[in-house]
Amino acid sequence: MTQDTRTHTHTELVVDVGPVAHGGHCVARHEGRVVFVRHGIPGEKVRVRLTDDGPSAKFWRADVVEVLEPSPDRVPHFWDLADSGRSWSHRHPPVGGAELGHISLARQRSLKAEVLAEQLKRLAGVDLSPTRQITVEAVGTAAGGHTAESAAERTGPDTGDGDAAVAGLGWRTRAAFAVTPAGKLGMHAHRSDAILPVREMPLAVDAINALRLWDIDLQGIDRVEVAAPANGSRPLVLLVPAPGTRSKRLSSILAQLPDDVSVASLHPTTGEVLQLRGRTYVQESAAGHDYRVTGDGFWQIHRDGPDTLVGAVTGFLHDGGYLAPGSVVADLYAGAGLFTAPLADAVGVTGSVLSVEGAPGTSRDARKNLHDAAHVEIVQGRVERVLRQKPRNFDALILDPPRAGAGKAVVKQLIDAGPRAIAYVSCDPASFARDLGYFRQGGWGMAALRAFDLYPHTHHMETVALLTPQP
Ligand SMILES: C[S@@+](CC[C@H](N)C(=O)[O-])C[C@H]1O[C@@H](n2cnc3c(N)ncnc32)[C@H](O)[C@@H]1O
Repeated sequence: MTQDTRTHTHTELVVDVGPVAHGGHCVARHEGRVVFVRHGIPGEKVRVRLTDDGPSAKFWRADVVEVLEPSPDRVPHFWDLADSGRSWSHRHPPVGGAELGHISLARQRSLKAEVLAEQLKRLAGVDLSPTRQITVEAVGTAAGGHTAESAAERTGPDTGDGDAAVAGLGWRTRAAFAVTPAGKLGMHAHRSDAILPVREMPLAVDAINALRLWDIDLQGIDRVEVAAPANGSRPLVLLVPAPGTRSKRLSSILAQLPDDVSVASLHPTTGEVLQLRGRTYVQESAAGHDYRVTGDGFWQIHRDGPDTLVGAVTGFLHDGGYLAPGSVVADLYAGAGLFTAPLADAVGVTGSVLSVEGAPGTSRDARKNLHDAAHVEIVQGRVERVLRQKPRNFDALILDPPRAGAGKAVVKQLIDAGPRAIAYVSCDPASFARDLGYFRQGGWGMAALRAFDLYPHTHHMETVALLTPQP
């Protein structure tokens, strides 16, 4: 019999907030036990509410409900629903997705840099501190969909960056919502089944907020996903109906949505994207290329993410002499082909690009997006299988796995494939550091690293590393 150690006594304690840890919380201690505290800043004294405090649990979790000694980097949270103090005063946890909104953007980035450095040291045995400091670079010069004025109002005058244009709002071109039992647009409270009604998504581009999905009766729908391309092209609303929802209900929702928006439904079990109105895909652009991305297919969320990452990856490979006309390269975990298209340009018709994507719908998109490039081979399948079937003498590989990383077996396969260099794109510093450790065991090392704040106000970040065999 297993013992459920997760209980919520909601006891309150006063703690000193210690160092930041991976996952969006800081470490505090109470009577020798570790407490992972969300919504604090290292150095603060805070009152917390225990949210996960089983008596035999190795550690507890807690949310800040009152700040007794604030950090100079604390700012008013821009979003009531995600603000821990205000949420708990209404007796519920905050929604996830803006868990660092109480910290100046500059300090958010320095905390992310600390997390990255710590993960590299602990999991990969790489200590960069003696030679250089890791910086997490700010991305984008505009506040995204929000006007500078509205961004300034939301964050107050001092964001730590001194400029409303980098207030870190309005960058999400993708947003996913739950639906409340009353049929209203909602979001899950953090680590809770409770769904709270939402009337704005400040991190999303204006095109998403302009849909005013909160005014719509969404009864019969389990989830709503919205994609609004940064290039201003037609957004797509993807409805995920609850089992048994009738088509009449979907028609009624369709009638409430603006005419110039595509609407589709996602079959909850088959994952099939069914057209309700307009297209079943959105038209994205990056680095001088256009891409179609179907339904819930993967695309970098930050409006400036695609260009930023293409620039970093091709910059590393080009500057190192691994990417030139005639090069043989592969784009692994390729999605709709974000990196495949610029790689195809760089290697030219005398070179070749192998592009591997696992999800069938997204791979079909990649095939359409690259249909006129004869030197590109699009393969749908798992990276581990395709690498076995298509051995080549690669000059370079791009690796952009999902959050879980590539893993030991794939890293071994990549090393065995014998490329001269690998550009590793990662959205998780822990799985990246773990994989880097495997590369180091195989005689490889990290030649260069950049980190980007592609998820402002959340604890997430994106890294791009250049890996090469060590002499
Ligand atoms: C982080 S996304 C990157 C996509 C693309 N590089 C981009 O930036 O738009 C990871 C992609 O890997 C795909 N994927 C996940 N596991 C895979 C596997 N074992 N083999 C191939 N593709 C996989 C996912 O479907 C997803 O499209």
